[in-house]
Amino acid sequence: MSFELQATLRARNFDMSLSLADGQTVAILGPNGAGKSTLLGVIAGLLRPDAGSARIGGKQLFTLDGGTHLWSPPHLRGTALLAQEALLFPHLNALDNVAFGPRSAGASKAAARETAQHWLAEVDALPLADRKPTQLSGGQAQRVAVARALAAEPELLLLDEPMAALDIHAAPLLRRVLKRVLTGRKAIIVTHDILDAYMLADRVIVVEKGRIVEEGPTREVLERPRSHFAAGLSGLNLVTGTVAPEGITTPDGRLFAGQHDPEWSPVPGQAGVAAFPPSSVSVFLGDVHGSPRNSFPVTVTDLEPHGDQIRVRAHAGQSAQSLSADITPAASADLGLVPGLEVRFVVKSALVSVYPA
Ligand SMILES: Nc1ncnc2c1ncn2[C@@H]1O[C@H](COP(=O)(O)OP(=O)(O)OP(=O)(O)O)[C@@H](O)[C@H]1O
Repeated sequence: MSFELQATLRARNFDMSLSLADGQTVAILGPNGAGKSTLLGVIAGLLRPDAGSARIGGKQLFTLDGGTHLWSPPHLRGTALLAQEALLFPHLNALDNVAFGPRSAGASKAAARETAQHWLAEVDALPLADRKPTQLSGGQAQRVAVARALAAEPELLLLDEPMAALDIHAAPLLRRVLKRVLTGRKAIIVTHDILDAYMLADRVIVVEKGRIVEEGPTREVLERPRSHFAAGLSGLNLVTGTVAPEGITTPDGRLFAGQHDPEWSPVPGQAGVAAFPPSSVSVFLGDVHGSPRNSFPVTVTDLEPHGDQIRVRAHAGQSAQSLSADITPAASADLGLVPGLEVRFVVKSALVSVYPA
């Protein structure tokens, strides 16, 4: 049973359409305020859009178009929402927290407890069954919350940054648990972490300003990003423009040379992007003679350690596009780099991938 949604919520400048095939997990990525939580709220029935409709298979979650208005309440939608905080019932132990859903759905006390034990085992939390929420660490509580969500047998699981409130030791364990339980399950996970997208999602949707700006299979979106946001997550520089025979032409008329995808027959004038890693960029103080073509002036905005390198962030041209170069600390010191300094970035065209926007 696939999931389909179209919804508009004017007060939040939100307008999205998306669908999800059976067994598919999709990661929603986007900057703060892009509408990720709004999307989950609309699906879960916590926020009412102005117009639109959503259904899971034959079951209508809401229809707000035309004359027939249907609005199914949250507990009848077949969705379960897992938030950043576990939000367990404080007076119940872990087992009874998980048994609550099946019990409310009419299961006998014994059957509900059996279901709860099954799901606690699935999230590696069976030994925690007797503990009250105050006796659980953040990571343990979140695993119990996952079990509680799954015990309600949702047709669509909604996860709003489930790892965000956990420390770096607890997050990997929860991520492994989620990988196991999300396999073959319809789920939408909001995350800021590219690792979640790679590990958990078949598809990625990038949202900005209440709209979907990019979507596709996880690797395709993250390795060949078309939006600046996805490129930033993947640590790639992105230059946008129109396709030219040897690369792309930027809006200020410069040719940016790169390698076209061999399977792609570009049409000159078509919108295209050039992506390249910061490691392919060299930094020079003055003009570079006999250089490759991808040499342009930039203004350094920021310097920060990046592994054993220095990441030099800079603005290019009037478009104020942000680009990065990774160079050694010694090179950075020799060049005397400081924010505000004008330098040249030189990019090896052999390391620039050009593909359609
Ligand atoms: N309770 C609210 N009332 C009114 N507007 C809101 C409310 N919550 C969010 N918004 C607005 O709706 C838009 C989308 O916000 P939303 O919280 O969905 O973004 P997000 O992508 O989840 O952001 P973040 O990554 O910061 O959680 C933003 O413009 C935000 O200011």
